[in-house]
Amino acid sequence: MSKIKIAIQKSGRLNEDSVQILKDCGISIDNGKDQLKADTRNFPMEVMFLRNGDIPQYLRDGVVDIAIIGENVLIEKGTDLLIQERLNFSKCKVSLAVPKEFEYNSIKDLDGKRIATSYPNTVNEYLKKKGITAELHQISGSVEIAPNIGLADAICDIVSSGSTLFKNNLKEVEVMLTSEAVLAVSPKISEENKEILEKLQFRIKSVLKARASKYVLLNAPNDKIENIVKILPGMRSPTVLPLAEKGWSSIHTVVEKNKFWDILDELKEEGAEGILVCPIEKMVL
Ligand SMILES: Nc1ncnc2c1ncn2[C@@H]1O[C@H](COP(=O)(O)OP(=O)(O)OP(=O)(O)O)[C@@H](O)[C@H]1O
Ligand SMILES: O=P(O)(O)OC[C@H]1O[C@H](OP(=O)(O)OP(=O)(O)O)[C@H](O)[C@@H]1O
Ligand SMILES: [Mg+2]
Repeated sequence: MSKIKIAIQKSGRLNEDSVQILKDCGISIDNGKDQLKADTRNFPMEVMFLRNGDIPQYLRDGVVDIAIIGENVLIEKGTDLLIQERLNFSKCKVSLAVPKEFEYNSIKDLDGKRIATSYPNTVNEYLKKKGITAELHQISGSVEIAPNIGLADAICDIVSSGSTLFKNNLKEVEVMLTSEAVLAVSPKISEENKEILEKLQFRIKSVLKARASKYVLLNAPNDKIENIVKILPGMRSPTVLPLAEKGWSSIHTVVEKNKFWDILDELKEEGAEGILVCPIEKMVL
């Protein structure tokens, strides 16, 4: 039977969450320490542990069928590759930054300047659109140090919390793109492996939906049920079950995780009591 080959990052920012999402899909990886290729249990899949930056070429060549990769890397060197699913982790920006004392008004202030980056194609594309030319210095890491050692006037790198910029006396001046981990696909994937991909994608969607939702249970007096149901944005309509105590019911529903705190006060005002919020493991709609 055919196996789908997936590439995930060997070590770094994406590794742990990539292994976790596969695990949440019921796929556990049989690997020993430092093993670069591993089989999986319960799913026809082989896992390759690779450098994130090398993955676009492996996808293009069909060495792997699919990969979990930072969208920013695809934008830099894999615009020809297809994104199958956005995975909602490793969210970051790719931004231009300059020293704090640089009087920055617009992108024109970077005309003719030196920019250090690990993302030359992304920067060139952006500058071209803005009609600016700059001298690029390509370095593969610790980019934020470049202005402090006289290597560049500005940098382009990944920004998440902004703390690396802050610690290196830099300020973000342009957000060129936003990124998250994505599932990308090789143009050379076989029909057989496409079917396996469909099964995997179905599982991933259920995991992502569950991660974004909470199961809410609460008790309410029967005369308040109608008002409370109006507040709850459930999957279809909430489940209402009678409690042993006369005149009271238990209401169960699924709520989007980031909406729960907004409706909590309204629920309490309507007389909801004993509110429980539980995680959901999988959600199949
Ligand atoms: N601070 C951050 N916050 C959130 N996501 C990040 C952050 N830094 C990097 N990422 C995301 O994780 C990806 C991998 O980053 P990481 O620094 O681990 O590896 P890398 O050095 O870019 O790649 P390689 O695996 O080729 O060594 C990046 O391409 C980006 O999508
Ligand atoms: O805005 P922040 O939250 O500070 O995150 C941004 C930093 O994180 C990444 O570096 P990483 O720690 O992955 O080190 P690296 O340069 O070795 O890749 C990125 O290259 C930035 O330097
Ligand atoms: Mg990094």
